[in-house]
Amino acid sequence: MTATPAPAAGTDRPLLAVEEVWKRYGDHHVLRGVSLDVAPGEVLCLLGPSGSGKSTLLRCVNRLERIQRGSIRVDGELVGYREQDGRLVERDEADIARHRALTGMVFQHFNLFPHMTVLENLTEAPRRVAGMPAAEAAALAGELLGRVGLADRAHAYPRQLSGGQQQRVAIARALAMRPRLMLFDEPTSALDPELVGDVLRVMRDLAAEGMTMLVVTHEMSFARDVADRLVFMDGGRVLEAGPPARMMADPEHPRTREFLARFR
Ligand SMILES: Nc1ncnc2c1ncn2[C@@H]1O[C@H](COP(=O)(O)OP(=O)(O)OP(=O)(O)O)[C@@H](O)[C@H]1O
Repeated sequence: MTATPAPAAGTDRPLLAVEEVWKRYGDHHVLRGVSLDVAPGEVLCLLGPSGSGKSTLLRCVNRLERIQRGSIRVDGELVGYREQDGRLVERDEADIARHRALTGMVFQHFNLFPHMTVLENLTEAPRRVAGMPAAEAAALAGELLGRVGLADRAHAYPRQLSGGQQQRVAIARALAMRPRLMLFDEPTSALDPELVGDVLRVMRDLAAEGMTMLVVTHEMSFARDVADRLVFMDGGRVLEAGPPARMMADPEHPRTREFLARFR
């Protein structure tokens, strides 16, 4: 890890700043010097072939994985580390849990707690991690379930819901921690086609409300219509980034062109 100075508060700094991040599993280098910024309110879609490192990057931003080199900052603050006397010191678990909540993550397979009701899934982290009083957490959960169209399913268990409903609960659960940044890892790829639209609608609403989002998706309609910028990754590197219209019509890198041709 190398320390890079945080920009002064009050400047127009990115909400997410990923700088020269390297990550390997054993001898396999999965991220090879990835840098990208996401501005406040920006929606950025990460595209790339299977195995290019997209999920790993999201997992590093959410601190589910450690990085070997580089830095990741959310709102200027180092993810997983803090600076002390000019050195980087690893955060403790409680600190990491609080930090993780700043970057709400939505997984491909929902990852709800199966033994908890929808309401309990939503109130668990606000109560346990943020120390929110039970009544306040329940009121917040009710409001969020209304936003994702599931106000009447608060007492259901995940297994009683469709995949699309479970994914909307997962989004509401991430929002319950009032994240600064939402990370979506192929949120619709495990869903039956008829359920995809409801989840994308919730994501479109979030984008329209100004939520900053980093989205791994193969939903090209979302990438084209909602994203402010596309980033193409291959072999653990960012090969190209730009506005969706330009990237889709006229990709600069041959690998981007080859990848996007599949969706024509
Ligand atoms: N925990 C792990 N241990 C070892 N290797 C891993 C681990 N997680 C991911 N990898 C490897 O890292 C590489 C990148 O995986 P990653 O899931 O980040 O790619 P991806 O671009 O998200 O692909 P996909 O679209 O298939 O999800 C792959 O070769 C994968 O096998």
